[in-house]
Amino acid sequence: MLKLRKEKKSATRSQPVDARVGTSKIVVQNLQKTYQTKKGEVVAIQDASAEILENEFVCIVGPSGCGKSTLLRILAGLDEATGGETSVDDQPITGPGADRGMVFQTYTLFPWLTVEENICFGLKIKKMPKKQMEEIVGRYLKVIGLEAFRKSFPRELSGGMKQRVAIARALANSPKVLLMDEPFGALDAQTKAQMQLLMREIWQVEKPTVVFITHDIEEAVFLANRVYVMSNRPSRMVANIPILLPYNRELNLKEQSAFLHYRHQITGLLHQQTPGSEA
Ligand SMILES: Nc1ncnc2c1ncn2[C@@H]1O[C@H](COP(=O)(O)OP(=O)(O)OP(=O)(O)O)[C@@H](O)[C@H]1O
Repeated sequence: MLKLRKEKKSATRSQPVDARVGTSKIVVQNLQKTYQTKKGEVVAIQDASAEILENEFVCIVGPSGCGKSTLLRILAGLDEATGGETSVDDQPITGPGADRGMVFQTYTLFPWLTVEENICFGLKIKKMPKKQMEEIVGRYLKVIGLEAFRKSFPRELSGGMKQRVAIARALANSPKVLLMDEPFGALDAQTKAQMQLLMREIWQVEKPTVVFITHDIEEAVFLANRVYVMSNRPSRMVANIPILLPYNRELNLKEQSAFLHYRHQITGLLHQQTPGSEA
């Protein structure tokens, strides 16, 4: 599965981490989102601001219901903010765009298409020449380690395999930004750890700007260059923590003291969030 590791390891082994390199890719300024419901208004996000740099891997954690998915949907252009501003490359977000790929927690593959047809779905829509399309699909099947399953249908795959295909489908379109909403939330612990490793490696090679939502603090610290912590609803960002851990990450990093330090720091920040608090 992890074919990328061997190819890239020597090139990146001694690279240091720099959580703030490059220019702003995504800017969220005083974002506000209020839903109108039968029971009245629900202020999902009160005032959230964030700046995500080009090629950064940013994770967003926060208490359940604090508006993480809402924020991601607004960045994807699937939902509209009720206040504030959001932009990608200085262009206001006004709707979905090919520059942003999405991966959700629930499996969103087309059940009637094979693995390779799912991966090249977006490329077909773009009318990409067949040869180029085959090259891209072949490359991503290799990256996700599912070459032997190219003709399989989603129903024949495990949850982890389906998520690997969903990630490959998103990456095949070469999005500059990858928006991921708890993509490994439904996986068992072992598959989840393998997916984290794969995701980090894919990022090191492809370098998309990633915004990754998760409940799992350990996952956030393992994957990210920076972690944003959101408060309880009505929410805002309460912390923005650069994760200065090695560039190449192995699973045993999770047991090391620097890793545990970040984990405890973020856990502490989340525990400070009492229901209804704006702290
Ligand atoms: N379409 C909607 N209509 C009304 N309220 C909504 C809608 N979508 C979300 N909400 C409310 O907005 C708040 C934030 O929801 P959201 O799903 O963004 O939170 P979350 O942080 O992603 O939660 P979780 O971690 O549990 O997935 C919640 O109170 C939710 O009930």
